[in-house]
Amino acid sequence: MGEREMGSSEFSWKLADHPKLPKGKQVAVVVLDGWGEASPNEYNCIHIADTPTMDSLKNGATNQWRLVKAHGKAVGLPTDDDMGNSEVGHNALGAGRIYAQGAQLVDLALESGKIYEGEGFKYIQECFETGTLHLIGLLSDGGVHSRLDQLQSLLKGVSERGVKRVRVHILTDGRDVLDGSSVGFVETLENDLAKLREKGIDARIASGGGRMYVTMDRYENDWDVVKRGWDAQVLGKAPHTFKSAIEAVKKLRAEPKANDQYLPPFVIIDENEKPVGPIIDGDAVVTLNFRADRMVMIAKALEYENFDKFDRVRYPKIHYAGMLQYDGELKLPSHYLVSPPEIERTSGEYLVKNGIRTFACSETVKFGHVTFFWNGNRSGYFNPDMEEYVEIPSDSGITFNVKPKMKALEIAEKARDAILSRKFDQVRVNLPNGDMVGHTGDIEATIVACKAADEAVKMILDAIDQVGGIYVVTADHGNAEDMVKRDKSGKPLLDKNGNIQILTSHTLQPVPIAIGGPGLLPGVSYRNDLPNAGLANVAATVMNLHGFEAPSDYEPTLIEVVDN
Ligand SMILES: O=C(O)[C@H](O)COP(=O)(O)O
Ligand SMILES: [Mn+2]
Ligand SMILES: [Mn+2]
Repeated sequence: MGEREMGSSEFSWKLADHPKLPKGKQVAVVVLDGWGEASPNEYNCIHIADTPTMDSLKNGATNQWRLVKAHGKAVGLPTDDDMGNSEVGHNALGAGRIYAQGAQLVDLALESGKIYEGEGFKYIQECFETGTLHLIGLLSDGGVHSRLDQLQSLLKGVSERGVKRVRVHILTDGRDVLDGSSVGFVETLENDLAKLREKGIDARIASGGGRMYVTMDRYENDWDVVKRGWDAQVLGKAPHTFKSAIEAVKKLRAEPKANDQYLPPFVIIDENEKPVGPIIDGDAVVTLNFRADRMVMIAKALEYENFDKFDRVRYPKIHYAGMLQYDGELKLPSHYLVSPPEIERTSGEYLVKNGIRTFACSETVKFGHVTFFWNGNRSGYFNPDMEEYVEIPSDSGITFNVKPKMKALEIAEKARDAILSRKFDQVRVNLPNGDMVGHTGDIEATIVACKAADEAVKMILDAIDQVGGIYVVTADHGNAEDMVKRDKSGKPLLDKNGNIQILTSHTLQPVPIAIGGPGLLPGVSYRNDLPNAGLANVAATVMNLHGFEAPSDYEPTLIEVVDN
């Protein structure tokens, strides 16, 4: 009944007091990014790494450590074959409920055809007669930011609704899918486009590049990434030109150390050496990704008349729509094909409105995860007098296997200082190492990364010890705990040269959640009636630890208080 006053149907932000748990304890909430639980073996970097702090939590009180689901339907993804990811993981952690997420909302809109009835589609359709439709997005079946089958379905849909000319600007993946898979995805897309051409539609791939080097930066870490994409997609300029995208991807991948994530930008040219598809006045543009974080920057470049992040050289008058609206607070972009999940009444907002002073911190590459995603894809503070969000600048222009410790120590120091200052009731951090280094596929570096994250956890737990507080240590999805692609029986898969296939992506594994600290009332333990609990059960748990009952529509708390 927390959200409603007794005897009144008026909505109220006031949370009911927890009948047993006290208020006033400082709570540290630590999210280890990409830290799942898997059987111990040589590809489990968390197991191999020296992680005494996390080991002691696991081997401590059995009723204060457990696993929760972090993938598939438990976090609002279409199927249980979908690995977890930061967006859906942090949404679930912060919102305390399971929302059908972007991937699924787009599926439903395409299946029902509703996508073609919305305002966003009508807006881009206005350009079909005389302009070109440009589709920009991540080309893979990873299902984290986008999905190839959704692009295929959209291509079919627009071809039946009057499109004359289509240009696809591809971003190769290798991060949510195996490195090297880009070639197959480009071949599939080329086949589809050839079929459209048979139907009289002028459809081609116009440009491309690797997702981590072209277009898909996030949280303004490095605008050069977006500029490289702009130059290729809009201006038709890139250091490499090719006659076909298959040739482009194959040749660029043949360079030493090349990989899908970091392919340089390229432009496809015609027999007169002219780019086949720059974006010009009168064209329509759709950014295909449903996930927000890596689309916000390009959306700003495409949408904002006034823009000073880089020199756009030419700013075409286009009709631009996102697959989804990426930022509800900024209303960015203003046109979109599918409405995003309406994540409201998040735990962060409730807690702030109930007097919980909140501190959140990570480094740039994950800063929006503990703020924007945690708060239901909402940027900014709920109440700036009650909250402080600190961003530690990430290294930019490097792959994180080069500096696997990243800013873990600096994040932990900020959290420690925030705890010891006693100015905050909740201190929340994301430690990126397991995930960001795990994505590089570099096993040695990922081991170093996991150790660094463990040391950061220790520093935060020590501070909680000093102030008599409570800790909650969990993760958003798996990554570093399994670095090899496996067959159905779990055996590592080999490539044609007999080498193991490195897994750069997330996993389907559950994640740990540990609670404890001197402020935790004796008698608090995990319930045993929620064996299938997931990340969405964490919000109610944290609210309880702050001394509140969670709203009645939240997923149930993981804990109970057993009277001794
Ligand atoms: O965007 C990325 O880096 C990956 O696709 C997913 O990683 P994340 O969900 O941990 O951010
Ligand atoms: Mn993550
Ligand atoms: Mn990740």
